[in-house]
Amino acid sequence: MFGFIKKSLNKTVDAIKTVAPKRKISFTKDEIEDILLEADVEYELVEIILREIYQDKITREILRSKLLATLRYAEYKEPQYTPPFVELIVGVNGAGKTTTIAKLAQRYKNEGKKVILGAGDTFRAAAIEQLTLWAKRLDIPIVASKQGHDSSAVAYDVIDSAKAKGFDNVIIDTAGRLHTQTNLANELKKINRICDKAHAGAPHRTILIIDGTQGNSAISQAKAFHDMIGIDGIIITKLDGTAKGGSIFSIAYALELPILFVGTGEQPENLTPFDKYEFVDSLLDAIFDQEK
Ligand SMILES: Nc1nc2c(ncn2[C@@H]2O[C@H](COP(=O)(O)OP(=O)(O)OP(=O)(O)O)[C@@H](O)[C@H]2O)c(=O)[nH]1
Repeated sequence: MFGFIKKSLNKTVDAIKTVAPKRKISFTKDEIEDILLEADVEYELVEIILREIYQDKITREILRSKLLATLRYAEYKEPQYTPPFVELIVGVNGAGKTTTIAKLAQRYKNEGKKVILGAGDTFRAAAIEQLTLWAKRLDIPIVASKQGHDSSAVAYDVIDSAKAKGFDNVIIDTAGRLHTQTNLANELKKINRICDKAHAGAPHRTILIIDGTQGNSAISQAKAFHDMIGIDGIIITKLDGTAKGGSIFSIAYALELPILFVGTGEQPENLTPFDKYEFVDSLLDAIFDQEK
């Protein structure tokens, strides 16, 4: 597993190199400010980090503790639950929801779990088709209805079926967009209610998928989803395709939510658990020279 996060930060490291081409033992505050901004850490958070540093020369250890502190919410604790474990996947269209559902399903399957999918984005025919294709490819059952049908009915049916057949994991897709934001909020709330009705305590985890290439601009959108239904954790997709890896700090800090996984490629196996130490150390390795 080790090394996937580091590899997927290549573009972010390249961006850092444009302002800090040479690794050094220490940097001034101005230099660190440039580096963090270049990696797409949000300006306000950069100010907060620097405000709390009193030394003129910032060493790796100093910056490391500050960066890790911004990720203090990044750890996830699994709730108590009665199987099946039901997950609701939310996020705007194009964020990588479908691919990420496939990756999660593959991951659970590899762990020996029985997985079933629910095609809950009934707003778009393409969403149902794509998820169905992935289900076939991964040899995983799926509950799907026709476009325009009630998405909460899909949620109910897939949970009901999972309970009857002894499945371990249920992963439910949801719409990323409806005619209005209020419609979307109402639909997501309804799915939430129906999940609980089908299986008390469900959904056990609501995951927001964020397109990593959007960087900080995803924060306000993420807050809107959090306000709508309450998010338990985040998956950042396409980390390998972006120079904005530093936005993970601002996203985790602003939303006070755990980062569960990061997407590190297009294949089903390219989903890596977020390890905040590997993440921070990979960035620091690109900035700092070893102390002699
Ligand atoms: N490089 C890379 N590409 C990814 C990753 N995750 C998703 N993608 C690609 O991003 C594109 C969009 O992903 P989809 O899953 O189809 O998008 P979408 O989110 O399904 O759209 P919705 O279902 O509407 O949310 C696809 O080409 C995926 O292969 C990732 O971690 N790395």
